[in-house]
Amino acid sequence: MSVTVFIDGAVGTTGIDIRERLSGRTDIAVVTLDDSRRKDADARAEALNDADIAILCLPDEAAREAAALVRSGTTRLIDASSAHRVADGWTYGFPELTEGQAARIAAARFVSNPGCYPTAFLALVAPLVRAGLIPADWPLTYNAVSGYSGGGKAMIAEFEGGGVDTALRAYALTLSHKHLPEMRAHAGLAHPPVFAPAVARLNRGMLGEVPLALAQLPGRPSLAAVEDTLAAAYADSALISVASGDVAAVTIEENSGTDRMTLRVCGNADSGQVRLIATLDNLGKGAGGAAVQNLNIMAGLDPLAGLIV
Ligand SMILES: NC(=O)C1=CN([C@@H]2O[C@H](COP(=O)(O)OP(=O)(O)OC[C@H]3O[C@@H](n4cnc5c(N)ncnc54)[C@H](OP(=O)(O)O)[C@@H]3O)[C@@H](O)[C@H]2O)C=CC1
Ligand SMILES: CC(=O)N[C@@H](CCC(=O)OP(=O)(O)O)C(=O)O
Repeated sequence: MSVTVFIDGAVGTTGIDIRERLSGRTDIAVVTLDDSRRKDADARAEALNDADIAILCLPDEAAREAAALVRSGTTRLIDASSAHRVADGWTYGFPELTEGQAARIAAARFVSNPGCYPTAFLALVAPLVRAGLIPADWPLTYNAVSGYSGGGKAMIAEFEGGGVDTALRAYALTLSHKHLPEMRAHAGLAHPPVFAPAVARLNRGMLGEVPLALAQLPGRPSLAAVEDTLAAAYADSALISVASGDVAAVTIEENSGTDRMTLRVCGNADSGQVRLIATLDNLGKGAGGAAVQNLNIMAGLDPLAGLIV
């Protein structure tokens, strides 16, 4: 018997991506609403309540609205928006983040998909905080560059419509980006990082980095200790890997078009300065790939079904 999955927001960037990923799967029956009904609250309520699992690919406000429309005691939700990432009653959909998280996702009714930027930050930082290498109150900086599809339909139209004459645009300059609460909470930090995002003139791809002065950290951990801690944290993961940091360069396109994320500890063992670097696709492990991974886990299917490993 197949699992009925309603995609709310199926013609947006993430919705289209997830629909394409699920097309052709015989274990999943996808439901979407046609153009005349896709924003109709009654039609959405019916589809939401009839579904085994609904994936919300909507702006935050519409995602909150969708969650409130669920009256059935059985419909389960995966929310791709940032509406519920630190909300009570919701499970954070990052199966590799801590031991037991995949089992918690499997048992959950309401799962919040991580943000694309937090996915890279948390993968790099959470295991180091957990291991005591970074104190919870350490002031961290997170620099990241995203492809413009990260801004959804509107930003794609902006960059592809000829109206943008720049290669790289720094933004979120008031330092109040909506991803700060989830980065702080799920990394186990006392304070959010100083987050410096930028959007580049490429469709999909992401490179996030956390610079760290190891020699100034309380236990003065070595570069090798940091790398070993990350490698141990993701030893069992098919999607997240730790590659050698002994490379001349890392590119933003490294994992574009895949659901992989690659972590590296680059730096200077003598000076104790490192750059923790993660690459992923903002629409892969950063959105649609992560949603399908969570869907597989919640439905008790092969966790990697349909993913680009
Ligand atoms: N793009 C990315 O890389 C990532 C996106 N996300 C999150 O996923 C969510 C979707 O993002 P994205 O796909 O990029 O955004 P888009 O703007 O591309 O798509 C959003 C879709 O939601 C539709 N919509 C808006 N309001 C309603 C409503 N009330 N009822 C039904 N449909 C509605 C829009 O309709 P219309 O077409 O008419 O505008 C649009 O099709 C967002 O919360 C985003 O933050 C998360 C991680 C990464
Ligand atoms: C380039 C760009 O604008 N990116 C978006 C984040 C995309 C994303 O991750 O969406 P969620 O907020 O649902 O996580 C931004 O910075 O707001």
